[in-house]
Amino acid sequence: MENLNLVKNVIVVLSGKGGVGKSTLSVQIAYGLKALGKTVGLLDVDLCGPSIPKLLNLEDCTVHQCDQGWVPVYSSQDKQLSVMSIGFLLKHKDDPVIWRGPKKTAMIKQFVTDVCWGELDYLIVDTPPGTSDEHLSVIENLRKQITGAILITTPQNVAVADVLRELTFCRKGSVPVLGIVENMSGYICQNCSECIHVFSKGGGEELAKQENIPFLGQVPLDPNLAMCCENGESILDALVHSNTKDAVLNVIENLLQVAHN
Ligand SMILES: Nc1ncnc2c1ncn2[C@@H]1O[C@H](COP(=O)(O)OP(=O)(O)OP(=O)(O)O)[C@@H](O)[C@H]1O
Ligand code: SF4
Repeated sequence: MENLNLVKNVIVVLSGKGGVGKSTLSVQIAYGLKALGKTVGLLDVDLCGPSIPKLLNLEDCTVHQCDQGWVPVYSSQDKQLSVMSIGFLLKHKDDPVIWRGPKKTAMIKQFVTDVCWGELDYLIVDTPPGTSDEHLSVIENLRKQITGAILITTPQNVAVADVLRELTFCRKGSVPVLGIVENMSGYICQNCSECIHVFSKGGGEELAKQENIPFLGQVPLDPNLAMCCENGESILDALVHSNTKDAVLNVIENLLQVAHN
């Protein structure tokens, strides 16, 4: 665990359902924390669907070994954002990873113990959807280091019900819940920038109130955010004036209020 000695906060990003924007927000939060002067690590434990390398435009990178373990990939020369994903270990980036539980568990243990993160203010852990072997391994191996979890949901009731399951998982595993983020909360019209609520609104906020946990904010469904991810960019750098950019910043600022060691 020596490789984690200098990591001040570990934040696990969870969602009950797939495709709700967990990886998108993990990346944008990591970029945002970096922009605020923090040193950040991003660990992708979605072993069967690693999307982090693509979202950071680091698809062609590979990790190297040093005496202490693996040297993560850095997103820029200043080394303020370091990244680890199984995507960096695959011979061909489109190779499928078809592993059973024990192999996944061993890989995650290696990710936790063998990556030389160095000094980090925040280590963000992006997980697959649901509560599976990967989540249990993260909790088992990082129990002492985890600051807490953030739960990503969309406003629809089904997604919110899935978050309830994640909440129970956190409580059973004694992982503090730092808050809920409601993603895809309304659609930003590309003609007039008006926010249109296609689905029901405020489910995540309502749930946070009901469960007495912090609500970290809403992020709208915005093609500009999807475009930033396609290009591996931070929305904070890519756009000058945008409600979505302000919404992402608001989530990060709220997160900083609740997660700081
Ligand atoms: N707020 C948003 N605005 C526009 N597009 C978004 C937004 N959030 C996510 N997306 C898009 O939705 C898709 C799914 O997002 P993402 O891969 O981050 O979800 P996920 O929850 O990590 O998925 P998985 O369960 O597969 O890991 C991506 O194409 C992403 O660009
Ligand atoms: S919100 Fe206004 S500008 Fe945008 S599509 Fe609808 S009518 Fe057109």
